[in-house]
Amino acid sequence: MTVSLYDRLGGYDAIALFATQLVDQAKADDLLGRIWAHSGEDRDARALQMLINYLVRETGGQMYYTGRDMALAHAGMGITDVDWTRFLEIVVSVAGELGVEAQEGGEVMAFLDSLKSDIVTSS
Ligand code: HEM
Repeated sequence: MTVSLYDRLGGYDAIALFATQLVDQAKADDLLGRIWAHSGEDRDARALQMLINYLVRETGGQMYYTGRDMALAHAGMGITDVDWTRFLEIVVSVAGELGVEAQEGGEVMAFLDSLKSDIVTSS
């Protein structure tokens, strides 16, 4: 039987920790921080939970995602190619800190890459 990426990453808690650290670092980043400059705590808390739920669902966990699709969720944010590269650097760094294995890390990166054209809308 094939073990889902969700299970191989360590399940809900591991994905929640990954998402929390990723968003914390992106918000604190000199380049990316501008995107969150004027959003409030509750908005950010909701968006983080949506990110966790989305990643759980997409990796094969038991979750009903109630958020928006990636194009709608990020429309108008002005996310550029340079932002995307920086965001993925943070993904790699957090995955490394959390001890994500090369196989699973590669699958996560391939999945994120498939979303790029929906999220990067500015040049
Ligand atoms: C592969 C990468 C990404 C994934 C999987 C992802 C996923 C998500 C999800 C699931 C949501 C919640 C949607 C909803 O509220 O209905 C969201 C919201 C958000 N994302 Fe992303 N995102 C990605 C990349 C980025 C990048 C690169 C940035 C900025 C540099 C970003 C900034 C935001 C912000 C600010 C929100 C909150 C929107 C709001 O408050 O309504 N995201 N993202």
